Amino acid sequence: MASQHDGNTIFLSEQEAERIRNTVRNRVKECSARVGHEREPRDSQEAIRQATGASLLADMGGAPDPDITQTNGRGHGGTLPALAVGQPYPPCAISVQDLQPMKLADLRMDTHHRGCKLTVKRASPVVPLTARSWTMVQDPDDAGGDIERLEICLHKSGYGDEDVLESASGFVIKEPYFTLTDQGEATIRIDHPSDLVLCRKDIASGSLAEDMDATTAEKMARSCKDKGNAALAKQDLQLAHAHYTEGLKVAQQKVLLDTNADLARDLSRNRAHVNLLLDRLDEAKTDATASLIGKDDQRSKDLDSKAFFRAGSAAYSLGEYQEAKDFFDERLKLMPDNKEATAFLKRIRRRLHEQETGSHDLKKIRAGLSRARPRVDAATFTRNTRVGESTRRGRGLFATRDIAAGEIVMCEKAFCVVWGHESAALTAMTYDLRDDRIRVSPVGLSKSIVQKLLSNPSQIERVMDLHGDYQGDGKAASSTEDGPVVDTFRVHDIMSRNAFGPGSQFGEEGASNASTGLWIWAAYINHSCIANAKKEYVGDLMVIRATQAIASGEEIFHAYDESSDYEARQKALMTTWGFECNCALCAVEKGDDPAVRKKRQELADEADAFVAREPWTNAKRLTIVKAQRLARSIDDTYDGKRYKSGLPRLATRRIQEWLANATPRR
Ligand SMILES: C[S@@+](CC[C@H](N)C(=O)[O-])C[C@H]1O[C@@H](n2cnc3c(N)ncnc32)[C@H](O)[C@@H]1O
Repeated sequence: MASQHDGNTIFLSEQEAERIRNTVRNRVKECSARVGHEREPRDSQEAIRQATGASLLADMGGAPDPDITQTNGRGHGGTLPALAVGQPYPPCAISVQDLQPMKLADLRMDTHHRGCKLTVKRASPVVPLTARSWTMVQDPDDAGGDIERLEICLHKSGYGDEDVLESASGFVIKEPYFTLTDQGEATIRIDHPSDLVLCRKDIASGSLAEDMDATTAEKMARSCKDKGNAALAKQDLQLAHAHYTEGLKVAQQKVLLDTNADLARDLSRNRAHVNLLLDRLDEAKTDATASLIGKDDQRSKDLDSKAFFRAGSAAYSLGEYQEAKDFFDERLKLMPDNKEATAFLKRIRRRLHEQETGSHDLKKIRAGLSRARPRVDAATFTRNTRVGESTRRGRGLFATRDIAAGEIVMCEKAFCVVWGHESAALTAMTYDLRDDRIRVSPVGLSKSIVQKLLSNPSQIERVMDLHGDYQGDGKAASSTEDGPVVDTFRVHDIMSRNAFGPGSQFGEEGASNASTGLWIWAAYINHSCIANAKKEYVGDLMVIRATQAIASGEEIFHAYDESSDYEARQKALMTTWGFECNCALCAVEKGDDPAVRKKRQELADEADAFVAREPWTNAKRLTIVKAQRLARSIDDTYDGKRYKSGLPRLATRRIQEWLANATPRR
């Protein structure tokens, strides 16, 4: 992840880094020694007592969190969770009904119980920690008997901030993974949210008896609809969605479709509304279109116009502006005087124009942004570019026409962005077992991406197509009868190699709560230290502008890391992005005498301090002379024969910018 505020570095003492490494390595060692061993039963009363105590402490803000590690750094409070990554395993790709039931007693140590499902009920309060939550669970029919720990890592909350373990009284765990915590305690562990199916007590199962008559079915479906409406009135969106879904299962049975098909339409229309509020846009669109009646009477027209509004709004939020326009055109046909539909169509036309031409009114967009509204209402513009193969760099982005210096190459609204001031922001120190590296990782972004994909499966393929070290099963997207399946390890690796930082546009942030986002199209742009394009951000809109003329067919590059310090730059490119840059500038810089490179960096640091200290407006002549002298000294460290024209002298950049702006005092 490249960030715009590299000054806010987090430091981990060698001791603390070693402690993290040892904890993880010990766990791995212990796990491999116990693979397949029988599980040791727990004392249920003691287990519940322990969980209740820890939960109470957590409520008071004082639960000991074993993940937390001590860090130092500018603009940073001092603690972050430390998480191990790099032992990926795929999520379950089988529907609950096709898995074999098992009991807690059947669990084996450090084993993925493939092909099995475990149905459990919650037996204790939930202990919410920073990066994970845990609780005690029992077999549902075994009151007071066998008990085990269940924890969910990172993806511990679903929609909003509600804890997933808190939101249900029972769970079906698909292909349970029974392992050890870092502290050596046995636990069932959930890494992929799609492996956990929630059973809410307040939802009646909609399974229909074979011989159910239409009257009974209608009564059941109506009751679900009423309960859904009541939950919606109380803003319990998840519950409303669950009731409508149960109602739909009944209403879509042939016996009821033959006698009262309107009930299924009503339930779909209502669920479309809830889906819009839950940002489940795919289903909102499908539900809204499924609810269309298509008759000429006024009531049907009113209902259909509502459905077109819901389908159009979902399409708009998905960035499918042409489809949104089609839906709103239909709405306007049914309600020709509807002012809101006319206004929405105007807005859609503006997006279509932006998408076509890239002529965004950036000034106006910027003016509409605030801390409370940090996301732009703007279309993505990619017409000038295409994805192609880039020699030794995987895929890259190429110009499809000549682009002049200063012109916009592309504009993209973030697929997902987490701002530092939002509750979803979570930074962790991750220790990757694959390359033995500890990194500062914006894990809150991976979590948000996973959530967005689970809510909008139509987007899974686009994200999974991005470059990442771990490929999982290599499939683009999969789902079961229980819903979409998302491999969280794959998303984490994709995020690590493709996320960027839009900077602190909305107030203070440090490295521990840096804003981060994923821009899918821009993620195909490769790095070069001698880039031909530069990125800037307007809220979550990434704007890539040509810094020099780019000919049609040429590859587009921006600099992932702009440090003038050759060693620091190479280290960042290797640690964060996993490659060694061999652009023409790096090739020349690599050949520099290390003593000259060191001297140059010292001067560059001096120049940075000068720039930070001295305002260029109304600068004294003497100050300007000093800046010129500093620029010359840096310049002198570059051997003119080797640094031919065209090769940037990165260390002089900031002081040269200062000089270009400086106006002498009159
Ligand atoms: C944001 S992605 C860029 C698109 C990527 N090349 C692809 O095939 O999807 C970043 C990854 O591209 C590769 N990459 C980018 N710039 C590179 C360069 N200058 N040299 C080698 N690999 C590069 C690295 O693997 C890096 O982790």
